[in-house]
Amino acid sequence: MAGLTVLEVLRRLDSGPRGLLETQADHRLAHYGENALPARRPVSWPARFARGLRDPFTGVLLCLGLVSAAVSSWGTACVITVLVLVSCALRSRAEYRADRSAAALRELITTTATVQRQAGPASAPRTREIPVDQLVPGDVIRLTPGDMVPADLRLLRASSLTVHQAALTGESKPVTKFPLDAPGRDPLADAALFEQPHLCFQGSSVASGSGTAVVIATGAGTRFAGAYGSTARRRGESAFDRSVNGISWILIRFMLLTPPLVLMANAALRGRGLETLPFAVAVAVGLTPEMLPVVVTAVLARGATILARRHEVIVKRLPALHDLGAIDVLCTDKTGTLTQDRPVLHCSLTPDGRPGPEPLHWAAVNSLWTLQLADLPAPDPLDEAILDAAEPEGYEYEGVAALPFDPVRRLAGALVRRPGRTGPHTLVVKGAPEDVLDRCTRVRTAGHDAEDTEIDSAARQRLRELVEAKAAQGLRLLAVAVTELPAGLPAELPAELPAGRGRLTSADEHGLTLTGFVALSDALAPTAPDALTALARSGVAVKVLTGDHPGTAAAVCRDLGLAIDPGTVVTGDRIAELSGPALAELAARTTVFARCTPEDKARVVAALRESGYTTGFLGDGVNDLPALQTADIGLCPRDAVHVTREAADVVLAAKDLTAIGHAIAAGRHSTGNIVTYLRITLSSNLGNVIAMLAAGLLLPFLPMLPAQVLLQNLCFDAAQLTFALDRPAPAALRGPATLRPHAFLRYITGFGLLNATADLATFAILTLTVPGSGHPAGQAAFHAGWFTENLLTQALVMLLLRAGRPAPAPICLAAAALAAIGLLLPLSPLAPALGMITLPGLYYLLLASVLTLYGAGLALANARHQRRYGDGSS
Ligand SMILES: Nc1ncnc2c1ncn2[C@@H]1O[C@H](COP(=O)(O)OP(=O)(O)OP(=O)(O)O)[C@@H](O)[C@H]1O
Repeated sequence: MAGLTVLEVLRRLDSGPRGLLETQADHRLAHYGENALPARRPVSWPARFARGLRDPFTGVLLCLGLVSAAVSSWGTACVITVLVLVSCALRSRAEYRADRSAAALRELITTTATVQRQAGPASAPRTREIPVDQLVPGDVIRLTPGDMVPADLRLLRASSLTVHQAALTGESKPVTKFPLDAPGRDPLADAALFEQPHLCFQGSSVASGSGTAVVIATGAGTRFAGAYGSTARRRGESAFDRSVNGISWILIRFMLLTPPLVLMANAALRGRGLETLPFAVAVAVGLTPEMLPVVVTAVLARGATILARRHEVIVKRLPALHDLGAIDVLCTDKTGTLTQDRPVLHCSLTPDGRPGPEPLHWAAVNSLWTLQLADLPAPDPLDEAILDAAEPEGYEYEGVAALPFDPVRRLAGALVRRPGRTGPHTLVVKGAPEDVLDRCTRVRTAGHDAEDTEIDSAARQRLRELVEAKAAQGLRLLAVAVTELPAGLPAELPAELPAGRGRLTSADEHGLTLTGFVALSDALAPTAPDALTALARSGVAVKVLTGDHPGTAAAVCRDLGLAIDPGTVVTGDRIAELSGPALAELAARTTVFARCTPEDKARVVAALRESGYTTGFLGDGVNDLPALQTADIGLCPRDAVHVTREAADVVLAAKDLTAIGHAIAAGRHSTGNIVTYLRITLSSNLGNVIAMLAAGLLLPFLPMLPAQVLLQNLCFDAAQLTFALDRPAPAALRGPATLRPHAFLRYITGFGLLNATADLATFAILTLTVPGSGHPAGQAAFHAGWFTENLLTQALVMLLLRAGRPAPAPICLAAAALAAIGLLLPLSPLAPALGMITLPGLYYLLLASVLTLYGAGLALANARHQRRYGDGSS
């Protein structure tokens, strides 16, 4: 449809400029389905199950199963298959529940689109907000800054519309879009599809300006869905992915190395051949933390649900909860997060710093007409404050064209004329004082004998000093300037023509006359000072990245209690000059960045990430989008603009900064639980593997039958599911929590060796108490003895290898169940089938002493580790 005229497009879509009838829209929704990306559609159970099979641990288990089947070790192969099926089923269930609760949370923050529809053929079109998934082809929608482009669109009207298409083209700068009636005859029609000026695509978002468009494709029919299929957009590896993948790959290497090592050692020292293979495979399986994905999903889903219920914080992507716990730098914008973004007019000042009405008068004319001329007026709090304070000034003028505010230019322009009068039009520009002053050549003196004079360098310096002085009081200052433009130049030309074709453009904003300033004050967010103090106490450095004046930013930060020296505020110009390590170094040592463009904010965040910080970004405006997407974790308040809410990983339901502290604590809590689970599982598994290897070499028979190894593994796996309900040590909540693969390795090796020592001591007492290991009965008793000891040591590890707090009831119960199985199974009627027999009483007596010593050793070593490293993570 790219080459058709607007009329042809509307006709093909059986729509019109007034929009669809409600009944038409209902039929289309039934026909085309919801406007949702394939990735957002519910996943079927078979697909979910198959996804579980793609996990690397499952892959390794399946390989080991195949090896067992190849050497006809059917028992081992069957147990491995059961293990894989159980872990996939549990994982599918955990993911299903997690997805369901994440979807329920997302429901709370549905993105909407402004659609124009008619109740009946004779009724007037009505504009209303509907969830984006209800849009259908043919719908006429309105676009405003901060909106997601909700489907593929053909523009009908536009006013200075620019869109971010980074997700589609990788281009970070916004591109201009405008309607073309007959694109086939326009030279711009040769541009690549995404560059076509008259088309907007799902996956992009409105940076500035406004527009009206007709939906040409929805859901799976959009270009975005076509290009990205069922995979969601990713911002690269998150802190969570990095740590879990790091640990997984270390383990996988171990697992792959184990069977050949066992085979070689047995062949070299015991002269055994391939008959050891099932045992070697079982040892490798024993090392696998099959339940890792299940426990991780369950822990994160539980954390996210509790966070939403207690603190109204919505985590849209589960791994984001871990990343929240790992945040060590939180960057935030100022307006709307640290301040309330409900500015009120403080004063209207003439260029000589005295109160005077003229600047407010022109500011109000500008605000009114930039809003009125937008396709969908999106009131900006600054404009609202100006209009609230002024008389209805703008109505004595008629708006001709507007250049809406955009955060890169930091200016807004409105071209107005007096109705019924001929003569030149007036261009009224308001914006950041530095940017307006750069475009001013004259200044208007106040009073009855007001006249315009050239600005010389001394006057320019005085104006700058005035701005600095007001900013230092924490006021937000806008400069207001005017100029006359000949009528007929841009006025009668359609505003949607691209730059350079005669419409009002930013190039017209020059040679201005400064009329003065309006100063606005914005109160601090009430919870911000306490929230910032709490964040600092919990080891999170806060950095402020704002588009506002350095003086205003510094004053606000001081009022909030952030320790900064006014000279250390870095501005966007400085950021733009630097790159690589120099920028990283500046970003690390600076607390406040002012006059930042959206791109500057993103570059600071990227530099911090490159220096190894786990960086969160909290923002609410369209100017925060690039930074939000660059950060490890994007946060926004619930009333942020659509696109920001859509891009954020975490949405704070209430505009209360203390919620961030709770969210970070919940992230640390979840990570703490995952860390405890991994420590206990891996050190215990490693201990068993070392002991099995040593015993395999020392004994003339296999220390445990493959089926026994796997059964013990299954019991331990089931018990570990209770770690989702754990409570980490308070120390784990005091600082950023991360999973550090190498620190882990050290930890599990130490405790694994301790575990192996207990196992080897058990071998010694078994050799003493169970004679006749040369015949099957002796071997069965040996196997039973070790099985019992293994489950008892695992129960002990679950209770003792913890950081500080006593284990909660479910973990205690699971440990008790493990101990009961370990003690009772060899005595039960099932024992012979599993190759075990009853043990002599003396063994239990000696085992009790080994376990007491092991428990004491474990508690001592754990306490020493706590003293040394303090935290509950690794
Ligand atoms: N509606 C507007 N009209 C004219 N100028 C504006 C308008 N809104 C903001 N400005 C000017 O542009 C500057 C940058 O605005 P921007 O929205 O990027 O950041 P901010 O709202 O000041 O701060 P933050 O980045 O903390 O949200 C403002 O400091 C102000 O001087």
